[in-house]
Amino acid sequence: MSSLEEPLGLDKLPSMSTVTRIQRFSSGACRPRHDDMGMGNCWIEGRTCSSSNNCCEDYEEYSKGAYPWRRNSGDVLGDSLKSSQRTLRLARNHMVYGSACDSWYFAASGLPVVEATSFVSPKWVPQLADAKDVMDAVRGVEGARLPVLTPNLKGFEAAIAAGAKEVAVFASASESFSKSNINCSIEESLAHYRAVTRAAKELSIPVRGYVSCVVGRPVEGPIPPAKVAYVAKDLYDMGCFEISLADTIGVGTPGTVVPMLEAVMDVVPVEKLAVHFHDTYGQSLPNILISLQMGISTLDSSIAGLGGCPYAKGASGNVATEDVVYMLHGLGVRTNVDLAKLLLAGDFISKHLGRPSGSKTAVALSRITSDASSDMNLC
Ligand SMILES: CC(C)(COP(=O)([O-])OP(=O)([O-])OC[C@H]1O[C@@H](n2cnc3c(N)ncnc32)[C@H](O)[C@@H]1OP(=O)([O-])[O-])[C@@H](O)C(=O)NCCC(=O)NCCSC(=O)C[C@@](C)(O)CC(=O)[O-]
Repeated sequence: MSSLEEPLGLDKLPSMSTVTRIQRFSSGACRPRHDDMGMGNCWIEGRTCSSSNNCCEDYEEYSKGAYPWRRNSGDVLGDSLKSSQRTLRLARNHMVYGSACDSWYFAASGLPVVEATSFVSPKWVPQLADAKDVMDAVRGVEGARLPVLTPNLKGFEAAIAAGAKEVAVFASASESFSKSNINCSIEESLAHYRAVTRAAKELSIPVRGYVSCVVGRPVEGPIPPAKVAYVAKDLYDMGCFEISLADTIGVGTPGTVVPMLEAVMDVVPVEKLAVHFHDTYGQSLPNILISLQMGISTLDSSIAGLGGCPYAKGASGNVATEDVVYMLHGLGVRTNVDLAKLLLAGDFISKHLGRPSGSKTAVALSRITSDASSDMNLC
């Protein structure tokens, strides 16, 4: 049924062809200005460089030239995403093994989109055989869209019969992943999805498109950005309203994510793109930050960092929603998400599954809370 995969070894990591450009972000000569470090301010500030080194001028030039989307050099995200000027469309909370209860919690915390379940073959993924029951249970959830994954027309029809109002199809930029995940080639999958988008159009059902393995894959190694762009454009052209670019095994770094995004942005409007990072190598937040800088404003994440994919063995779950929200609020981006409620949701599901939260923010804040309560007990 599937191939068993291991995460990429160091020798197979994608090449860092853009590393020289990215290095400028990390140059120690660009120091944060103290009064620029609070909420809503940014610390990549070329003009306030305290060093005689000219890296900041390079950065300035680089921002305007190689990064035309950075309209304001003094703003880490650019004006378009600055606090209160625009609400970021955070976050599609991707829950591969979600439950009805999770959906209630997430919707209550202000997340605009919660992926509810998947109408896939129960022979392939027995854990998702209860998709219809989940849909019955979330019927009354208000305030969030609840899309479901559909790998083919059969899944689409079952989803609609169960009351789904939005669906998502999932293609891949890797032939081997396409084969192990959905048992067909990339071209065959696109043909299936054309049938799904046609059927969906007749019912006015919005379809989201995923592209998996946008950076690398153990079997093929690095995935060429042009291949990702090809699949993304095809999904967009067939009618997907949004394309989510997924680093399924979590090997991407800003060095490999930037050229991939550049290639896709050449063929799909940036406002139609989302990013979906798995945190296998701890690179999700830098990858999200660079994606925001490039103008992407829809982020996929997963409460408590849960999830993963049965056909990407060894890869960890998505970046934790709590950590993304914490970073965005630190950047001064308004998300409409209530972090406290999100933490409750993460705590609930982690306890329910009997595993520690994969969110660093949740762990840190729970430590502070328990330290504070033991201090009070001592008093
Ligand atoms: C695509 C298939 C169905 C092809 O599976 P197949 O075996 O090639 O399908 P088939 O058309 O030959 O049908 C085989 C049997 O499955 C049934 N069947 C066929 N389709 C369905 C359906 N939709 N729902 C329920 N049943 C279905 C069909 O009726 C038949 O039943 P039988 O006649 O033997 O009793 C299978 O490979 C499959 O279900 N794969 C899904 C695997 C999966 O869920 N993967 C994780 C999804 S998340 C993801 O991919 C990545 C993402 C989105 O998270 C982003 C990232 O990359 O990080």
